[in-house]
Amino acid sequence: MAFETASAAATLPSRTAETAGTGTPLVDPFGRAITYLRVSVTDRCDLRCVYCMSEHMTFLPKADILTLEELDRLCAAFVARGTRKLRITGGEPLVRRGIMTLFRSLSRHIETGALDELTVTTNGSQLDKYAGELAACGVRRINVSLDTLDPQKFRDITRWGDLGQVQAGITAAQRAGIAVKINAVGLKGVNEDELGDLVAWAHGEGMDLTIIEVMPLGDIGESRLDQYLPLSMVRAKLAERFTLTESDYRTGGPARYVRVAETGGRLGFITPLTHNFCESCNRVRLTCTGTLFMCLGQEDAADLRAALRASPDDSLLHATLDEAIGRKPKGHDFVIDRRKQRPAVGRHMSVTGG
Ligand SMILES: Nc1nc2c(ncn2[C@@H]2O[C@H](COP(=O)(O)OP(=O)(O)OP(=O)(O)O)[C@@H](O)[C@H]2O)c(=O)[nH]1
Ligand SMILES: C[S@@+](CC[C@H](N)C(=O)[O-])C[C@H]1O[C@@H](n2cnc3c(N)ncnc32)[C@H](O)[C@@H]1O
Ligand code: SF4
Ligand code: SF4
Repeated sequence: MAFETASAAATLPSRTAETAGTGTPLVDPFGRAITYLRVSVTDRCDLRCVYCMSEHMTFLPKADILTLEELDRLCAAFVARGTRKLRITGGEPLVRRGIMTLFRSLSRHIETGALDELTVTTNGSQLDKYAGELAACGVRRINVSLDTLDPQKFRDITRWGDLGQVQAGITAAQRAGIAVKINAVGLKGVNEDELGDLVAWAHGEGMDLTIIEVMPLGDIGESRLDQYLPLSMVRAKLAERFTLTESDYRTGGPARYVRVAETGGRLGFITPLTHNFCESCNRVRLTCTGTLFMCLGQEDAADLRAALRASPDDSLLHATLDEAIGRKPKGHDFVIDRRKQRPAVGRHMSVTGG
């Protein structure tokens, strides 16, 4: 496997290797087992969705980005501690150079049965190119973000995206035998009248659909209140068109699903604001610089890059991980309020990959 070479160290964490718990499951102070790792392999993206980024984004310095080999080693350390689900995200993960080398390497954890799921969340722009390779790496199910079926609206939301390209990517993934779930952010006055049509379309194409409440991460140059659509309202409106019945389908992610009688398909709601799901949290997030965020909605983080680069041995890394998981907070403090000028969390969604 041809990986790039790792480079040098940074400040070391304070704990010593004696506390390292290789093989021990990661359990947070609230008794939640951490079995789901989301890895943002780049904060860069070929789109600029209005709810995610500002048009003129400053990205992380390239010099700070972990090599693919380092990301692979970090993922392996999590797998050794009980991670069963690994999601590659970004920015746009499929624009990172050499990304298939990482997928090919990670697929060993699927082959050995150490991982239940290796998956990706993508905007779909590169999927027609990579669908076959992803399938060959054991990726069985992916999430594609798509908020509208109107090409002009799609361009407006993403600032310059090509809807046809994403649809071609979805088709390529399905042909490769990968199940696709569509993620749509509910946006006030933008796609709120189209969500019923998105349900009908996704289910007609054999895909699940999840609708997401906009979250206040990062300064995007406009008020979140102008975008925010409570999903309780969306659900009530969809219930006028469809018969929705509760479903106990779960993926290990935060969506709660209903079955749509008219289409036979599944519809998920991700409602961090109107119906917080933190109590059952099972996940942490690793960025492309090796920073571990214990919660999407909080700033506290641990520097795994320093521990990684300190030694080829992983004991300091595991000690740092134990310490970090020991600080995992109970939940987020998201508020969407016009009086709040600054978002509760300064980093953009693209840093942690949602
Ligand atoms: N607040 C909050 N939002 C989350 C969390 N995990 C995922 N999301 C949001 O849910 C949306 C969809 O996430 P995905 O990348 O599709 O991942 P997932 O929901 O775990 O996917 P599935 O495996 O299909 O359930 C994104 O906008 C994420 O930001 C979480 O732990 N907390
Ligand atoms: C940050 S993107 C990264 C992966 C990839 N670029 C994509 O768009 O699927 C992951 C998910 O976060 C969602 N997202 C981005 N910003 C958001 C926000 N402020 N609130 C809620 N969801 C958001 C996107 O719609 C997408 O489904
Ligand atoms: S949501 Fe995904 S595709 Fe859109 S700007 Fe953010 S990272 Fe890029
Ligand atoms: S907001 Fe934080 S605690 Fe709540 S589900 Fe997401 S990551 Fe877990």
